[in-house]
Formats: sequence, structure tokens, C-alpha cells
Amino acid sequence: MSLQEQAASFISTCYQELGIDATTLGDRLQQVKVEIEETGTYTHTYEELVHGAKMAWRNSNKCIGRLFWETMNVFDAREVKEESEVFNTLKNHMTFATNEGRIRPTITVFAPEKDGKAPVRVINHQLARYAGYEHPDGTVIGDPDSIAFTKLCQDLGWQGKGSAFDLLPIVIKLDSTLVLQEFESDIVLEVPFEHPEEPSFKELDLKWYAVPAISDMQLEIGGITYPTAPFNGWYMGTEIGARNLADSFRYDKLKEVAEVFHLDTSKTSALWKDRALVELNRAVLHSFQENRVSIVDHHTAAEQFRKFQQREERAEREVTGDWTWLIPPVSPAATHIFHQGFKNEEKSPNFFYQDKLYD
Ligand code: HEM
Ligand SMILES: N/C(=N/c1cccc(CO[C@@H]2CCNC2)c1)c1cccs1
Repeated sequence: MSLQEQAASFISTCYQELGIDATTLGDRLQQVKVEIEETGTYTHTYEELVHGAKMAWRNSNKCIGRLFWETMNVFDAREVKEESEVFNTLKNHMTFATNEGRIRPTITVFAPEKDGKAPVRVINHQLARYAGYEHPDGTVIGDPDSIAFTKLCQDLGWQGKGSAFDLLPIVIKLDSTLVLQEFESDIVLEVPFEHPEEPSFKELDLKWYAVPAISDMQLEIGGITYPTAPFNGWYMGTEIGARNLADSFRYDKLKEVAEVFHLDTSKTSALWKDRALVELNRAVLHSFQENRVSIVDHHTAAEQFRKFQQREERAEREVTGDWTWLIPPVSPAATHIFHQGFKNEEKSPNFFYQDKLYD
């Protein structure tokens, strides 16, 4: 589709969903047509940007959390150009979103691509994430998923403490220069893990950051690409308890958890990994709840997703989805999602992967 057609399709849908009267729509479509003819691109109004970002979340096929798509907070940072302003805007996003634990789903939209180039990029995968250090003997401290990015930060002069949970700095790219800055430690809220019944669990010294904020995907609305549009929600417990801390290629903690519960790890048929997974996930949910930090268990999340499906049905919109991502990694068949199919059709507006600026 041409830019003009993509723009017309988005703006028509947007105005129809917002109940804006048709005469305004006609004027707007004409205005956009002229702007594209004159400049090769067009500028979204604030309300088009806000609704477009919400539609992108609603169209995210891999997301189980879409029930709340209309409640997202949208910050318009399209005029933010200076390095210090970019860092401040990102810190303000994290502070606002964290909200002392009552997490607010939020997106900050920076300037769109111009002549195929991004005015600003955030290099981090997430605004908050832990470093990964690969020692010469092959042992890894911290998050193996962060090894390459940690090396980049070190090349840029960053010194981590070398612990398993060192918060990484923010790295942005402006005018083809990479600049880094640490978040002040009070900006990133973290939750230490304890188990609801087993006091010795805390001796594992596990913790995780409160707010997942994806900062490396691009937002596409009506043919316009926003390369930097960091967005956050809250965690589903299994992301931390069944993947980040459990995967053998991540923090690989299942054996240590099994030992805390004196499980027999000599044969798989004792299902010690499954029992360790349940106890680790119970500890994650319990600890977030004890610290009054938003989190959702995978059963509640599935029920919320069912409600999203019902509401979309009433709005006469087909719910598309990627089944392989929508099913939770713990007890998937205990949710309704497992027992149905989804069309994995890509709608727009949406979020997309883009080139990683480091290897
Ligand atoms: C509010 C709470 C939210 C919850 C509990 C939630 C839950 C999830 C989960 C569990 C995943 C799969 C992640 C993985 O397996 O690594 C996911 C994926 C995704 N979510 Fe949500 N989400 C939430 C909010 C949001 C928001 C606010 C946005 C954007 C505005 C969003 C957009 C996405 C996208 C684009 C993906 C796929 C990412 C990829 O392809 O790598 N979600 N979500
Ligand atoms: N709970 C979340 N979970 C995720 C959502 C999207 C992506 C991810 C992490 O994706 C990584 C890349 C592919 N798998 C891990 C996690 C949210 C992050 C931002 C808003 S909600």
C-alpha cells in the first residue's frame, strides 16, 4: 500500500473508532494528502498518535495482556531532540510507569523516521535489565541474554560491579554517536524474592526489577515508523519464574530451588523440575504482592485475555494472535488459550522488531 493509502486507512479507522464526525475526517484526509504530496510524509495529530499507539497494543498478536489497551498512557516526545532531554524523558517514563509499584502501562513516542533514518534510538532491549559477564573460563555472571550489550557498555566506558544483578545503563544513539547514562538507583524499583512457606528460600538471594519496558521495537502507525517508542506494562509472573530465572540459558536456578525444598533431583520422573518451577513462580508472585508491586499470575492473565476476546467480539473486530506466545510456559493447558486456535494475521498499527545496532 502507498503511504497515502496507509494514512487514509488508519485515519478513517481512527476517526470512526473515536466517533469523530465525517466532515472533519474528509478535511483531514485532504490535508494529509497535500502534506504527503509536498513533503513525502505526514504528521499525526496528538489524538491520532495516542489512539494509534493503543491500536498497536490491541493488534499485538503475541500479547496476552491486551484487555487494558485503551487505558495506556501516551507521552508525545516527538520534539525531544537534545541528548540530556532524551535521558530525562526516559527517566520520567520509568518514574511515572513505576508509580511506587502501582504500575501504569505507558508508552513514550520519540520522533519518527525521516528519510529512512532514526533521529534517536535506544539501544537497550529493555529500559531496566541486568548485565551479563562472560569470564575467560566460560563461566557467566548475571543474565546471559545481556552479554553482548554489556560488552558494548564496557566498550563505552561503563564499569559494572560484576554482580549477578547489576542494572545496565541506558545507551542511546544520536547523530550516529552512542551515549550512555546510568539510571539513578532510586528510579528502578526491584523486588527481592522470598517464599510464602519456606524461609530458607531467601538465601538464594534472588530478585528482579519491577517494570518490564521494551525499548528496542518500532511502532508503525498509518505508514509512519516511530523507531523509538519504549513501552511498559507489568509482568506476568511466569516471565520471571519460568523463563528469566529458570531457563538453562538464562539464570538456570531450578536445581538450586529444588535443593531448598530437598527434592530428589536424581531422576526426572520425580518431576523435581516441575515442582521447583511451581515453588519459584509462587515465590515471584508472593514477593511482588508483599511489596505491593503490580504483577499478574498466568491464570488471571488468561481470564483477562478471555474478557478481551469477548469485548473485541462485541466491537466486531477479529482477535488475531500467535498461539505459541499466548500460551503461558507453566500449565498452558490449564488455560482456555491452549484449547483454541488464532489467526496470526499482522494488523496495523503494530510493533515490529528492527535492526539491532550491536551484535
Ligand atoms: C499491562 C500488562 C501486560 C502484560 C501482563 C503483558 C504480557 C505479555 C507477555 C507475557 C508477553 C510475552 C513476552 C515473552 O514471552 O517474552 C507479551 C508480549 C508482548 N506484549 Fe504485552 N503485556 C502487557 C502490556 C503490554 C503493553 C502496554 C504493550 C505495548 C503497548 C504490549 C505489547 C506487547 C508486544 C509487542 C509483545 C510481543 C513482543 C515480542 O514480539 O518480542 N504489552 N506481553
Ligand atoms: N510483561 C511484558 N513482557 C514482555 C513483553 C514484550 C516482550 C518481552 C520480552 O521479549 C523478549 C524478546 C523475545 N522474548 C523475550 C516481555 C511487557 C513488557 C512491556 C510491556 S508489557
